[in-house]
Amino acid sequence: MRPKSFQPRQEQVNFLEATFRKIFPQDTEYREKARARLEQLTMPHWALGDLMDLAVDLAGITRSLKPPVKRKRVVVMAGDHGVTAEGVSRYPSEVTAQMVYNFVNGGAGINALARQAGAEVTVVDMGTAADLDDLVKAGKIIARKIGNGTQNMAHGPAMTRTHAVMAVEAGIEVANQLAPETDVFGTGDMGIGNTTPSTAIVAAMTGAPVAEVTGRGTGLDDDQLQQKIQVVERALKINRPDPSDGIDVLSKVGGFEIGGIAGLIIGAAAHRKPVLVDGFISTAGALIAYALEPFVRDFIICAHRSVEQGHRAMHERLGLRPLMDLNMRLGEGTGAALAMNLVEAAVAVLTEVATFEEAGVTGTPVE
Ligand SMILES: Cc1cc2ncn([C@H]3O[C@H](COP(=O)(O)O)[C@@H](O)[C@H]3O)c2cc1C
Ligand SMILES: O=C(O)c1cccnc1
Repeated sequence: MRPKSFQPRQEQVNFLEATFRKIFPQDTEYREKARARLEQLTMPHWALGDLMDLAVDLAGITRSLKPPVKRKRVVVMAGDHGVTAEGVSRYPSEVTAQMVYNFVNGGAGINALARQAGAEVTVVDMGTAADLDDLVKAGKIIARKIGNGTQNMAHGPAMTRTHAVMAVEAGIEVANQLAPETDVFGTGDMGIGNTTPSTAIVAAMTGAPVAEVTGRGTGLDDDQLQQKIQVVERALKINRPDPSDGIDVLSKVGGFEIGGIAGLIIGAAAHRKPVLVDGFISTAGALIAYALEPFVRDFIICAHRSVEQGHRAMHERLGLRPLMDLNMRLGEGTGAALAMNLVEAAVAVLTEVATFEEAGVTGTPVE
């Protein structure tokens, strides 16, 4: 007889695996069709550069030469972090929940940039330390709280393995719930202290020296930066995350919202929807998703390179080049929202620009 506790764990693993089985590579036929058209557009060859590569990706992702991109949504995953007890952020943990109220009231950076891009903002409580029941009851946020903030990873694992699976699973379920009304997903995060687990994740996944991938987050001074480096080093030494096991890394040195972001990316890929990955924290979530199922990479569009040290190492690990570099370091999904404009621009190029033949323009360069 299997012990009773074995059953739920088994079901959770099956849910993840069932989702992974729905993820296929980009469609090479649609990539080729899109490339063929873009090569014939009335302009010097590939003159719109990265925008054209983006259009090829969108065709391959959506299996369409008219990729649907009108309905855009940034999902902001919120969670708190026990490691803030080590003095790794310039702001107190209360700010996480206070910012959730700000998101709901439309007053945050992400609200402005999402409005500008014509995107919806959906906030998910993945594990804040606050009681947000009023917002849940009012239908303003999605409740997927795994715990009231993580444990302090400088002393032991941030969460149990089961909770790490639950966090990823919750992210997939949010994607499943929103997919029928969403063409393009964007990832966002809110969690005071979360650049610290994100740093531990990139160090664990790439083997990069911690000092090389640790940044100032919300604005640490030189001494606080040294302290943050030591905290990440201690967390890695104590927990010894296994880089080949995304759930192990997430449980030991991750966060609930980072697991939710990983799940959202996996869920988007399973629905063949493009997912714009925002800054440092979101890309940490992408590293977890990539470790769990490498083909998610085909559906990820890296929105921008953040100021945060170590973001470059994350993009290198994924083998993806971010669309923009605007010296941003906010998170919340702001870079993803901004890049939604570029996604629509890429589709406009693919669908609206005439070919040489259609426009009667000579397309052969002089010898
Ligand atoms: C008011 C405020 C709004 C924010 N919105 C995003 N973050 C960003 O800063 C936090 C990560 O930086 P650290 O690891 O240094 O705490 C995250 O919440 C991230 O989303 C904010 C931070 C603050 C203070
Ligand atoms: O790149 C980010 O997303 C980021 C960087 C610093 C602080 N908060 C978020």
